[in-house]
Amino acid sequence: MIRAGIVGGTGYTGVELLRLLLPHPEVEVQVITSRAEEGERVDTHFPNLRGVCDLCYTAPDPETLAKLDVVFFATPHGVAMDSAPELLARDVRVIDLGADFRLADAEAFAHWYGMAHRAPEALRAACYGLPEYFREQIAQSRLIANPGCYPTAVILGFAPLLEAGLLHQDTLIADCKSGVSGAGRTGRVNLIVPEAADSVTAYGVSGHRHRPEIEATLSKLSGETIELQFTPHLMPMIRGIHATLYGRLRQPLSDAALQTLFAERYAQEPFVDVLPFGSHPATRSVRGANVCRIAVHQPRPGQVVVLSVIDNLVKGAAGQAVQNMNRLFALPETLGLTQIALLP
Ligand SMILES: NC(=O)C1=CN([C@@H]2O[C@H](COP(=O)(O)OP(=O)(O)OC[C@H]3O[C@@H](n4cnc5c(N)ncnc54)[C@H](OP(=O)(O)O)[C@@H]3O)[C@@H](O)[C@H]2O)C=CC1
Ligand SMILES: CC(=O)N[C@@H](CCC(=O)OP(=O)(O)O)C(=O)O
Repeated sequence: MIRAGIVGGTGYTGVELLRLLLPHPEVEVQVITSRAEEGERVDTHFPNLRGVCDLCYTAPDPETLAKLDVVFFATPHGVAMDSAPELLARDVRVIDLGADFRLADAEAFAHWYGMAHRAPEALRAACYGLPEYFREQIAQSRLIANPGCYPTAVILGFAPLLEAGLLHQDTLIADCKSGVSGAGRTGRVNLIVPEAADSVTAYGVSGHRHRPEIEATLSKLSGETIELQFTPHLMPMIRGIHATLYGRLRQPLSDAALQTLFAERYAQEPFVDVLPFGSHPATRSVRGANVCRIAVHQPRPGQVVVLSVIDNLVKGAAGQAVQNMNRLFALPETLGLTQIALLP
């Protein structure tokens, strides 16, 4: 059995990790941390886990974590970078759900996250954990930078077109909507029901920290410098990300050829579902499931619109982290991840 630990076990992604890892046939969760809830039973805080989880929260302790096979960091940025080097040195694999290892460039990290990177060597050794594009590298790595939720939806939607060099790279727009669980469990006024319900707001229009992550990954995949306008919106829903992606074709392409491009690129991918051409995927269709559903449109010749939906807590965070763990330990990638989305 893989001995697993979760640092940051009172946040939404930490609890989502528990939901996925407790029934996983090859994993035993041995440690779950919270500084605020040290000593408390997990299931008194999260009653959905009653009867399946008898763990208590402990304070993060390097010695205890070093005895595990894998540690997931479901913590704010700036936490994993302080522990990862020692854990790696002691042969523990690390999967960071936060942003510490996503931007390969330490200066870019400092610019977007407002702090110096304190583990630049580990940063260089990290692998961006988007299995659909970096599957082989993930298997060889010991430190995984789990992608951001918006980047997962945007990259999976744009990449087939950009890998094939089909889009003018200066015409790209990602218009995205997220449920409020994307902002975590720490209370903020804009997230309380009277503020967030029955209202939609854009934010980060002039620069959101996910933009450099998306641009760097798409540039790597396309071999060109990709710049895009990324506009996130906060939606009055709990889970889900909906990305509407716009680009202009460099050369005429039929609807059928566009559909074939996506269908063939993802034909072998268990967690990417390409819908019939012109479909309209709903976030509801992926709620609770580790899946990205994608649909392609060409409203007028040369204008491509891709719709991409994920559950931010599953394919956008905990599910993708478990998919990465399966790769790290040479397990079937789908193990423990076959949940069907909740409807309604
Ligand atoms: N919510 C989402 O949809 C997504 C989130 N992410 C990322 O995943 C990470 C976790 O997100 P989320 O679950 O929403 O976060 P939350 O804010 O809901 O939870 C954060 C957790 O981290 C713990 N924590 C905070 N500071 C420290 C510290 N210095 N040392 C140890 N533990 C600490 C907290 O427990 P305590 O303070 O008690 O120790 C808490 O359990 C973040 O980096 C987030 O950006 C990524 C993709 C999607
Ligand atoms: C709705 C909302 O606020 N979403 C968050 C992004 C999700 C997140 O947790 O950021 P990481 O994936 O980088 O860790 C935001 O825009 O900052």
